[in-house]
Formats: sequence, C-alpha cells, structure tokens
Amino acid sequence: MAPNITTTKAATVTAKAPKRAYVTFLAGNGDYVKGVVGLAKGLRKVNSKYPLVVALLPDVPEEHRKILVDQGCIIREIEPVYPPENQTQFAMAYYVINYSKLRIWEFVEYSKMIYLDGDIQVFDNIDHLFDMEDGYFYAVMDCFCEKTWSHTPQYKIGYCQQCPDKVQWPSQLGPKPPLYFNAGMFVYEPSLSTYDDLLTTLRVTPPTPFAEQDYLNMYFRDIYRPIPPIYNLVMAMLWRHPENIELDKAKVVHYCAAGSKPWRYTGKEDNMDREDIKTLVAKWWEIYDDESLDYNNVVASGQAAEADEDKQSGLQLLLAALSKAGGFVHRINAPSAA
Ligand SMILES: O=c1ccn([C@@H]2O[C@H](COP(=O)(O)OP(=O)(O)O)[C@@H](O)[C@H]2O)c(=O)[nH]1
Ligand SMILES: OC[C@H]1O[C@H](O[C@@H]2[C@@H](O)[C@H](O)[C@@H](O)[C@H](O)[C@@H]2O)[C@H](O)[C@@H](O)[C@H]1O
Ligand SMILES: [Mn+2]
Repeated sequence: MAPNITTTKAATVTAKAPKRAYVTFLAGNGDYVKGVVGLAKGLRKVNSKYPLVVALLPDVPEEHRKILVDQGCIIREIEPVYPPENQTQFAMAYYVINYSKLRIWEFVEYSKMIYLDGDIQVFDNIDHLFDMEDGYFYAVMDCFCEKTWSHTPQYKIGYCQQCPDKVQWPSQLGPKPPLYFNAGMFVYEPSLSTYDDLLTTLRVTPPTPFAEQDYLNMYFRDIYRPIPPIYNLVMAMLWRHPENIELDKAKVVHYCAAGSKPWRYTGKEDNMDREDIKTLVAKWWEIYDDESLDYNNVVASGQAAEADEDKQSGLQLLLAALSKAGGFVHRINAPSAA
C-alpha cells in the first residue's frame, strides 16, 4: 500500500524583521519643536532607513503635532514622569520634565531604538549603530568641566573622565566615579520589564542635579558601553577637551551648551562667539531651511520620479509590443526613403 503521504504547503513564514526607529522627546509649547523638525530633516538628509518617533507630553499643542506629522514623524503621546518629592536643585530647573524620557522604554513595538535629544543634529548616517551587540546600553561619555557641574566633587577638584590623568582621583574621596554618559543620545532596547523596573526604582531614588541623566547612569551602569564622541559631540568638548575630538569627523552634534541652541542662538553667551560654534549653528540652519528636505517635497519628488519611471517603462512596453507587431516602430523610426 502506498505510504500515506500528505503534502502540506510549506508554510512561508516571513519572519518580521525586528523594527527599529530613532526616537526623540518633546515637551511644552515652546521652540524645541524646531529642534525636532531639524532632526527629522537631518535624518532624511543622511538617508536613514528608520523613522523618527516623537514621544511628546500632553502639553505639546496640536499645531506642533501637525508640523511633526507633516515632516514624516511618528508621534506618540506619553504621560509625564515625575521624580519622588524632593528639594533637589536641578542643574536646570526644567530638567524635572526630562524624567518623562523614561516612557520610551515602553515602545516595545521596536526591538532597538536610538534616542536623540531635540537639540541634536545628525550630519552623517549612523544607522550602523543599530547593529551593535544587543544587551548593552551605548552612549558617549560626558564632560564634568562646565559650571553646570559645580555641585560635584569631581568639578571641585578639577577631575574629568575625559582627561583622567590630568588630576588624579584622590583615594580619600573613595572609588573613582564610574564612566558617565551624556543622556542626549543613546542606543537601547525597549522592554516592558525594564520599563516597569525603571519606574519602580525611580520612586525610591532621591533625585539629583542632572535628573534623568544621573538616574540612567546609575541604572545602566553595569551594561553601559561608551561609544566614540563622533556620535554625540557634547558642545563643551570643543573648548574643554579639543584634544579628544575631531570636529570634521563628528557625525552627531549636540547643541547642549548654554546659548548654543541654534533656533535661539545670539552668540552672546560664553564661548558662543567661537568660529566653530558659528559654523555648527549655520550647518543646523542649512538643514532646517532646506525645503527639499521637507517630507512632503521628498514624497512628491519620489512620486514624480516613480511616475517618470512608470512612464519610461510604459513606453518601453509599448515599443516592445509594437516592434513585436511587425517592425511598425522601425517604419516610424526609419527615415523616409528618399
Ligand atoms: O522645554 C523643553 C525642554 C527640553 N525638551 C526636550 O528635552 C531634551 C533635553 O533637554 P535639553 O536638550 O535642553 O538638555 P541639555 O542637553 O541642553 O542639557 C531636549 O533636547 C528636548 O528634546 C523639550 O522638548 N522641551
Ligand atoms: O536632564 C539632564 C540633561 O543632562 C544632559 O545635558 C547636560 C550635560 O550634558 C552636561 O554635561 C552639560 O554640561 C550640560 O550643558 C548639558 O545640558 C543631557 O544632554 C540632557 O539630555 C539631559 O539629560
Ligand atoms: Mn540636549
């Protein structure tokens, strides 16, 4: 008896590629929306393959949300996150809203995301960072030399992780501080368990001057992996540690120094009259003002190119059909016999 062979159609399971995206954070009805528009256009200019998600607080007005959607952003409203009751003097009073960044760990429809502050611009493609080994938290080391750090022991003794041999860390102050990253840019993996633990742990963690940046450094200390400063040029590095950076190689620039936000730039604050700062601010505006980078124009030009392609291929098809029909096209093409 023939074996009873049942053939089943091979189930063509197309494993969905893990989704990746850039993500930024927007709060308030002020001018940071310009930063996010600039970032969206910058990522488009470097032909990033991944979308930009904007995690925004309820206080972001409808008009700003429309601007971002019109620029191709995916907007996700999040609820604010507040630290426990405290008397902390944050380095900047508004830093308290930055704890809301923690909501991005809840975006588990994405397997990996790159967080970028709204005051960051991407001048070269950094999509390759998504391919770094999973299970770690990647970010660029910060600098402790600005007066925003004047509350810290390292500032008081002139110690900075960017030049650890310049001033030795004194043993009487206990162990050297662990490597500390700037939280304006990082590569991370959304996870509900991490998200729940972040918020639970926050409730019992006394806030500190650099708010969520301090908190994230404490929380991810064991899996933090430093990446080169070309991926987050913290502006103060230009005058504090020029030996550690190569400005022309910077792929990501972080306009975090006081007075350096391009959309508010006056050039009056300390260091803001430097030629390199003026150049970086101009480079930001060049992208922001470039209408060819507006999402609607890019889509329109893409559609036009597609239509043109369709027209070309349609013409080819027609000519092929005609030539098959008996060289008719040759008669059209052949010069009339004298
Ligand atoms: O009024 C504000 C302040 C901050 N932010 C967001 O929070 C991030 C962190 O704040 P900021 O970049 O000013 O901190 P810095 O890097 O300058 O210390 C910004 O980049 C924005 O994405 C915002 O949307 N509105
Ligand atoms: O809420 C705390 C913020 O702390 C960080 O900014 C600081 C830090 O870089 C200092 O080192 C600089 O001296 C300072 O200028 C700058 O503002 C992050 O960029 C920002 O995203 C956010 O986490
Ligand atoms: Mn910033």
